[in-house]
Amino acid sequence: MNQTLDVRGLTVRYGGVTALDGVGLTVAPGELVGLIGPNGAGKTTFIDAVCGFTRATGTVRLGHRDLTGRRAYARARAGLGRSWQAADLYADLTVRENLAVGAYRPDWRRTLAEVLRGRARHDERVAELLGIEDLLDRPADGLSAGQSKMVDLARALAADPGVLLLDEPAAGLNTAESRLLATRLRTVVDTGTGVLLVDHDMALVLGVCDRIVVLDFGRVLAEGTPREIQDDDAVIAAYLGRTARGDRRGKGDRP
Ligand SMILES: Nc1ncnc2c1ncn2[C@@H]1O[C@H](COP(=O)(O)OP(=O)(O)OP(=O)(O)O)[C@@H](O)[C@H]1O
Repeated sequence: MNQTLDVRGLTVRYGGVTALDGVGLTVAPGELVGLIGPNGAGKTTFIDAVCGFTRATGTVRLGHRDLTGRRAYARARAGLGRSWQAADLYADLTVRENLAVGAYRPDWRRTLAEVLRGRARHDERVAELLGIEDLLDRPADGLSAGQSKMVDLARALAADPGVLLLDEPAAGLNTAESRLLATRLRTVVDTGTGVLLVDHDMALVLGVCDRIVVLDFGRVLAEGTPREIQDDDAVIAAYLGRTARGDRRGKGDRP
């Protein structure tokens, strides 16, 4: 079921480093929100903290449920879906089996309900949505980078998340693969699933997102439509640079 993600005052400290300092954002059903910023700005830390992989203060709500303080597995079961920077598929399994693993829940009531609802059919619908139905019976080993990323996205969607947080899904993709990813992401969002997209591919983020939040040194530097963000002087100085429009990567990416 699609739900609104509502994060407030998220703060993460690693020893003396404040990786996130009171960051808040929302992702509504059917909304594609970009989260961008220079290397080390806190983007992955934000996803880790929201999903319960990093200790944090602040509040995380999904729909009517308060997930603050809950363990990572409980947040995932509540509907927080995520992908990781490296698309680590199960190489020995087929694409279909990878989706089944993504959807697995160690809860017999839910498993029974899913069987009755037609779990396999659901996975096929997800595969069709992302245009990978022809890959379902192929082993994950041997897929191209672009195909692997799409399967990784499908695996996260197979769990029927209330909202999806994607960490650099375009990393390693060429321009054509990145464009295809943009189209597929739009299709996913149009089904009503809210998506938070972290990526350094500015052509992708500026081209596909409804709204963008910019982080710098663990704080929200700016928030707005892609047009507003491209024209924001503070964002240009910290990240985009003067000639950023259409560039593949943000100028503030530290080498
Ligand atoms: N496990 C950790 N222990 C200590 N410091 C960490 C840890 N993880 C991240 N940091 C620090 O927290 C800050 C934010 O890092 P984070 O990886 O979230 O940034 P990012 O915006 O995702 O960067 P990138 O674009 O390079 O992926 C950085 O200063 C980083 O060095």
